[in-house]
Amino acid sequence: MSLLEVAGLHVRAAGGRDLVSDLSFTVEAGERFGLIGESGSGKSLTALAIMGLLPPGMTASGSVVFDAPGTDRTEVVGAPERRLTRLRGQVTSVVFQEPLTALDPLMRIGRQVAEPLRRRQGLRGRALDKAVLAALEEVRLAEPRRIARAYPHEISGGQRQRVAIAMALACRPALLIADEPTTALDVTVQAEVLALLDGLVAERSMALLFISHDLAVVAGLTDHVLILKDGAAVESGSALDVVNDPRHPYARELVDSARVLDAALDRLKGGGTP
Ligand SMILES: Nc1ncnc2c1ncn2[C@@H]1O[C@H](COP(=O)(O)OP(=O)(O)OP(=O)(O)O)[C@@H](O)[C@H]1O
Repeated sequence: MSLLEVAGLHVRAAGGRDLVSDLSFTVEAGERFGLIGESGSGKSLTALAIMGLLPPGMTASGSVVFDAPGTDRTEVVGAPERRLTRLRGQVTSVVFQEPLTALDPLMRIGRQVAEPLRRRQGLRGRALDKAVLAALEEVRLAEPRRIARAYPHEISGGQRQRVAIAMALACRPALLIADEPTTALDVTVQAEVLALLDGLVAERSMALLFISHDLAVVAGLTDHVLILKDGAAVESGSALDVVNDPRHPYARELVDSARVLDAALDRLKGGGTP
């Protein structure tokens, strides 16, 4: 059984329009899967449907099944909220584009990181304080004590995204969903956060569903990719095959524009690799 099996997923808007159409893919335990598409192609709605978090009025049909070791097999589509709450965090966690959406502006970082550890691992007191510092160290935040005492606006965007990653990892999910996790960050910080995610996923043998409009980033980080256009899959395969031999005209377009950009960046840097 796959860790995540999406089969014939449709997401419909309140008026009945299909925003995601007949999408099917699987993510195996420990696999890195990339979802690529331009703005509005349905990437975020797919991630939200997988978590059972679609906005009010939108409906999902088809099937989204999680089958993680040590938990019951769960069909997300149509599941009661109670069942989904258990799934989130334990089986799957999500990191969004803008870390501020995951953080409460009025609460110190330490208390926010403590929350999932308290709730899901039952930690209290000094054990909880230690776990908070360990979680911040794990995402390579220097000065974890200072960060724990800070409010979200007192740290940088890159640091906030590291905090959001620490919170998503707190319950050791079998699958991490990262939805454009670096798009809002400066280019150099982007590279650091990507390297961090790459390392954390490898260390924990966690599966990763990485969502981005940037083919080069996705191909560098994942084994298998799926290209979405207007809510439907146009191409899917190993990252290497899709980059080397794209079949669908839209996939070819994406690969060509990534190449042009890459060549331009190389020229700017005098041929050095990033
Ligand atoms: N709450 C909503 N109500 C109605 N339509 C929506 C809503 N959210 C998204 N959509 C529409 O659904 C389609 C897919 O949106 P989605 O956010 O999944 O795209 P995306 O690929 O993640 O794009 P981006 O990279 O810009 O976030 C778009 O046409 C969008 O306008």
